[in-house]
Amino acid sequence: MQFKDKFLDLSSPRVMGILNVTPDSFSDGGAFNILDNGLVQAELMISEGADIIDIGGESTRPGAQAVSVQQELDRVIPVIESMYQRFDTIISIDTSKAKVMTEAVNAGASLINDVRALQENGSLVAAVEANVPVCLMHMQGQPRAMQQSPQYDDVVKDVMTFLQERISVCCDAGINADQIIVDPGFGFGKSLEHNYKILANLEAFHQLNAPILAGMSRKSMIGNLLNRQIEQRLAGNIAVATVAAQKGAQIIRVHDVKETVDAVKIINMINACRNNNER
Ligand SMILES: Nc1nc2[nH]c(SCC(=O)O)nc2c(=O)[nH]1
Repeated sequence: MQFKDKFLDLSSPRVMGILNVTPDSFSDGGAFNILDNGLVQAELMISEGADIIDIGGESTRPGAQAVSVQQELDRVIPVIESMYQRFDTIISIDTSKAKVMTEAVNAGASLINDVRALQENGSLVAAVEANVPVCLMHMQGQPRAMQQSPQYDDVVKDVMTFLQERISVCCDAGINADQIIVDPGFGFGKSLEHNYKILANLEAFHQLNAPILAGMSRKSMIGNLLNRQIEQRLAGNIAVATVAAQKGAQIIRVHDVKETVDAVKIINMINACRNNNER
């Protein structure tokens, strides 16, 4: 897939490193420290094998408070500008706000990652004008209340239908189909069972004829099942990432880059051996 002047081969799973630049994401939370710490973290993830760095200035965890456009811009733009100058990596902007999309791409981002699938005011037009790949993710409700009582007739079918509709709307608006990535949105308005039903059937999403992005790292689908605190979820993170990669997810969005890159190398070896047998 072409990300401005960078081509990323999605024929095998790629690792996207998560860089949250929200005050609560770094213990010392000051503005300079966010930039400084952000660049240190980005450099580490790149050195560990991340092909994409996903930068988010608004926490979308369940119950999260909304953030103003200016607050989000103040957090993410300095980091994107510095990263663009220093690193040769694909920069993704995790936002739902049109202005943040536009400014982030102008500053050097080459992937728009929107957990609201370009439904917010002006975001679809902003994405069309930015002319970079977009990730469309499914969310039921909004972060503040999405986990209270998520309901589906059939979660796989319902999420698939939503993503197909968003793909059609985006293509009609002028986004090239080959610039669209889809994401079922683990943890965004889903119960524990909903999340694992989606993961168990992740290969079904290939019917959408778009690369699949899977983001499960450190989420409650791991913590609640294993009864593990956030910093104790590495085994679970790797288990779900491995399953997603084996089911053909092209981009795996994680905190633990080094460990996930190792797991993906094993999946690639298995797939290579399987393909050899089939020749
Ligand atoms: N595409 C995509 N973007 C995301 N941004 C977040 S923020 C919440 C967290 O990392 O816990 N999750 C996701 C995800 O699953 N997919």
